[in-house]
Amino acid sequence: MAMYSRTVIFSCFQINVKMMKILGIIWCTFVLGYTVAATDSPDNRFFPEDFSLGVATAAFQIEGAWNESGKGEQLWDWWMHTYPDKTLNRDSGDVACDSYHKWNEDLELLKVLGVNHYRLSISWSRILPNGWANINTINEEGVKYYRTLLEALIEAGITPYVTLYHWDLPITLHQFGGWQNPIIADHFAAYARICFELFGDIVKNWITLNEPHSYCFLGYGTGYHAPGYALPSEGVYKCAYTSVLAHAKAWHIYDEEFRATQKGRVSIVIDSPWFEPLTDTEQDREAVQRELDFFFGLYANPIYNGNWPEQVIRIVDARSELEGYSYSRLPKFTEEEIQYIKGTSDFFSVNTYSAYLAHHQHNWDESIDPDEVTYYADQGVVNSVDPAWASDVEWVHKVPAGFRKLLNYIHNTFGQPEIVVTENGWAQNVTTAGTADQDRITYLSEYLSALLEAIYEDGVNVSAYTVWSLMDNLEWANGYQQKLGLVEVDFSDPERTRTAKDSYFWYQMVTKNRCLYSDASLCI
Ligand SMILES: CCCCCCCCCCCCC/C=C/[C@@H](O)[C@@H](N)CO[C@@H]1O[C@H](CO)[C@H](O)[C@H](O)[C@H]1O
Repeated sequence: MAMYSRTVIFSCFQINVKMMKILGIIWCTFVLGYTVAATDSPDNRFFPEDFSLGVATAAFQIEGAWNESGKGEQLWDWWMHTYPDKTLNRDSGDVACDSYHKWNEDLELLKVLGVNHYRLSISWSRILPNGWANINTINEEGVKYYRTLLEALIEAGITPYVTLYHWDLPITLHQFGGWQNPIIADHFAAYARICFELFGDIVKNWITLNEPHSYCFLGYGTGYHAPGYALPSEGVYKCAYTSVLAHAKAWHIYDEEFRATQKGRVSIVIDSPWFEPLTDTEQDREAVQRELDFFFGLYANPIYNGNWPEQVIRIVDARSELEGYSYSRLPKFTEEEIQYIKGTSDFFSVNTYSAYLAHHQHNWDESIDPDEVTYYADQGVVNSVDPAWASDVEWVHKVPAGFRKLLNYIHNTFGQPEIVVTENGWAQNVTTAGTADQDRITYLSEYLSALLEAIYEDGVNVSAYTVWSLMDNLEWANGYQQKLGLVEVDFSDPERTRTAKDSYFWYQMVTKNRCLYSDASLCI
């Protein structure tokens, strides 16, 4: 039955969406009975009535059309064209899922999936081809593309969550030093204002930046991502400083110029795994807190509590002095900036996929190794994973209990905010991926169970959950070699044919039943 449903799915899209829904229901009845039995006792409670279930994508990862319709070049276009060997299989985003041309097919997928919201991003250089808001004209074709898509989503009853920056910095701004240069914060704020003006009448949920930890650490710390800068001693901190400031400026613009009329809200996506102590010792428990502060707190603390986490300041200042620096490697916010940044988020957006074990690094607090002047060495933590945690790619391990702990940590550390899970999902290696993706169903089911426990047992205010991703797409430096979609995309096919996976039908059942059981009468 599952095979039959999948084979016919895309011709059905063109003809009869209702028929698709019926096929999905048949699939759920005959296949999910088995599926649910195969997962580990999912929570049988209904999601709260106004809880929102969605899926996410990002512009560069799906759109393609990299130089069409007036779009300017951005950082990742340049990176993949200039250093093709830095990406697995020398893949690029030139075509990706071709969603720039096939957006209406994606919309049908969303409608049939039955999601409440869709998280997408706007490509900065599609709106402002040269990045600069003050000397550049707006690219009307780019505006039309997003306007059409956003209006169609609203028309379909799907709430858009719009990210303004998902790592695709206009190349002109990269040439100014990118996120190393605090002036980028002003450029971002100007771009954000334009987007609020252009789309704020229909977009009510804005995300300023996606995962500053990822693009700061990978782009300016290790150099594994664009722009490839290995500046581990200061690059991450400078990038974090500019990013937090950029977010705050955009939030204030919205707050002062748009909130009263548009009545929307603005947040920033912060990503973090959960960390478990390797051993039950005080040293390893402290290592966990240090890693959370350096990973998560670096971005969340200035926005929710004011300033960098206290121990980040203390450690980096002290180590910089011992290392012979005449200044601290950690840029400082002025008192005025601390007050300006604090409180600039209307809800807490978090991306999380995995957990790691944390172990105190031997001698970290007693010795300084001049060859190890890095953001990582500042933390003094050695990470590992529990071999019992299921995994198909090195960075994702199935640890649903860690997800529940992370939600509780946010609740307790950042003032019990409303939490929107803006990304969560299961990554498969291309060699093991396919449309029969029971592993993904198991992962999602267990993570959603953990989320329900956080809501009902722990009293955490989680209002939405978002699967990454609607469909397989360009996974940054991993090219098309890692698959996270509910829908498979054939990247060897010029048509980029989309085929629903088993997980797509499973999630369709969840959005319909609003619980994790195919037989909703079992839910309470
Ligand atoms: C064997 C020992 C292993 C030890 C490893 C230790 C590493 C510890 C440090 C943790 C690093 C975690 C990195 C995770 C980052 C993710 O939050 C991030 N990559 C997710 O980004 C989103 O990913 C999506 C799927 O890949 C998608 O690409 C999206 O655009 C991103 O926002």
